[in-house]
Amino acid sequence: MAESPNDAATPASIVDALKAVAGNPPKVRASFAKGWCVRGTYTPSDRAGEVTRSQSFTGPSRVLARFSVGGGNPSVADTNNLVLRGFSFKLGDGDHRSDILAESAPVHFARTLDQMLAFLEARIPGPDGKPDMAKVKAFSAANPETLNQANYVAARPLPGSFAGTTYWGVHSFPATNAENETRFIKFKVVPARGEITLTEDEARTKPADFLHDDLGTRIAAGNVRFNVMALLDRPGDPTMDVTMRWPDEDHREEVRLGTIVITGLEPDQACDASIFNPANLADGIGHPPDEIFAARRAAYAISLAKRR
Ligand code: HEM
Repeated sequence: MAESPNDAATPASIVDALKAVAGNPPKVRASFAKGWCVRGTYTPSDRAGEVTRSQSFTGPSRVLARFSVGGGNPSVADTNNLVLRGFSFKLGDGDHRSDILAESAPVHFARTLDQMLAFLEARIPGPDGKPDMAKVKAFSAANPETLNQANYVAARPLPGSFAGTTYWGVHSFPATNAENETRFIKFKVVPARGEITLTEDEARTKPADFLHDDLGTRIAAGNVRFNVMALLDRPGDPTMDVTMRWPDEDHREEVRLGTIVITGLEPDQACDASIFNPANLADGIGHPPDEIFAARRAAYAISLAKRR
């Protein structure tokens, strides 16, 4: 962790560290570098307005989205079960557009920006191309909450399809409905046809880029569909700590805001020309109050500038 104010983490130092951990590959995203751009539609449920007055969620719209594999290495194998899957989407129209970025774990790997920088710095490879495992171990021992995300991923089988993976927005988002009532929600994006996973034996037979072909096949068959859920808060939930789930989170009351159907693949350029920016949220969904979220707006813009 930062030892003095002079080495306090900034969005720029985090982006540099994300790149360094991956060996500084040029012209790609600092995180979730490998991915595929798609298009689709969003249809609201008739209950969305109970949770939010955001017209991004209460009205139908087209969707631009990107499925991705975690980390800054654009050549990571889809059979790597230590990295996350990502799903980012833009929905809404006109002045009511929102970007939601979600990943296949319900928690982040750091509670503060300084901790995030230290986590990444401990993993920057040395001259032999490998991180110093003693350093990683020592950091983990002193910061046990930074293992929550990796432990969650390691306890689950390998995702067998982007279309069969559950994704979380991780932060606690303040949602305001038409009655002007505000409460915290968490976004959970659930595949309508259930989870698709692979055993270790099945994974061994798959090529490194199998998720792309799988996605194309499933889109052609018309069954790539997700329910966008809002998990509802209870008094006392830890809304400032992104390394923790809410108590009993898997059994929370939840409201289906709407459904996304992915209808086609798009050229990379349609997603690469700009960013999915977590700060783009139309009135009705506010910015999460934690310090990790606050850093994200700048970090994504810095990453975009670096990959141009
Ligand atoms: C805490 C929950 C987080 C989630 C769910 C999340 C999710 C994602 C996803 C899905 C992408 C891929 C975007 C795309 O497909 O274009 C992404 C990219 C990225 N993330 Fe995050 N992220 C999180 C936290 C952070 C934090 C704290 C930082 C840095 C402070 C960060 C930095 C980045 C950067 C630099 C990119 C590449 C942006 C670009 O070049 O367009 N992320 N993130």
